[in-house]
Amino acid sequence: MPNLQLFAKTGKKIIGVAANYRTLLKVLKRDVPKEPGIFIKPSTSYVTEGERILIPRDFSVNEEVELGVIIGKKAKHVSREEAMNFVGGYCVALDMTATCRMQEARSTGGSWTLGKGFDTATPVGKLIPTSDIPNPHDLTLWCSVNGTKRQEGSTSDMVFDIPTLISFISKFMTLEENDLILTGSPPGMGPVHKGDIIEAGIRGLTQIQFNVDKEQ
Ligand SMILES: O=C([O-])CC(=O)C(=O)O
Ligand SMILES: [Mg+2]
Repeated sequence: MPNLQLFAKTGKKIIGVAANYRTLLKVLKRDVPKEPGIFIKPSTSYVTEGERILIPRDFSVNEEVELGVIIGKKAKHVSREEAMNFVGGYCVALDMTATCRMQEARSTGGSWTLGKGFDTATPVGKLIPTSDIPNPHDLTLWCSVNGTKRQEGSTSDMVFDIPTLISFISKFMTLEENDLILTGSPPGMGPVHKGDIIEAGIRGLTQIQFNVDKEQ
């Protein structure tokens, strides 16, 4: 088994889940979806601690704090019951999102690819072993920008839990070792700007910090 600590350097896929928190759906005044909304971010969007988030010129970008699930071994047509055996670890992640592109994509039915997939759109922390998280559905995610709290939510608020996500995705796409599933964001996300410091974490477990810069 390759070193899962290097999940962000191995070029595997990143799968995002859209609007997976009941509290977020309430804020957005949207119905609970019937199946998970899945999108892909390229592995070139990874940044690890010590690297900065670089907002592309003319982009407006929001932060979204999320629980990342790192796949431990190849998964295809996995049932809900066996899905947790395919989890290799967890991480705290930011699903950086270019709201300018998303608004356009939503109104025209266009693609989310640039809005979710630009370089530095996936900052991640270190792998957390599964033994450190006996229950991933009872974690508090939080995020602050320049010391002001923006986001806080419990993973118990997810519409589709981790076994459901793994089972659903693996019906259509082979999940491979070191793939990352971003399980969705609690509400409170907002714009970030050059010079901002984003801190985020899983309460009592781990914390990350990223500086924001903007392309000249
Ligand atoms: O940004 C969005 O519209 C969807 C998303 O990734 C989330 O809810 O976490
Ligand atoms: Mg997200």
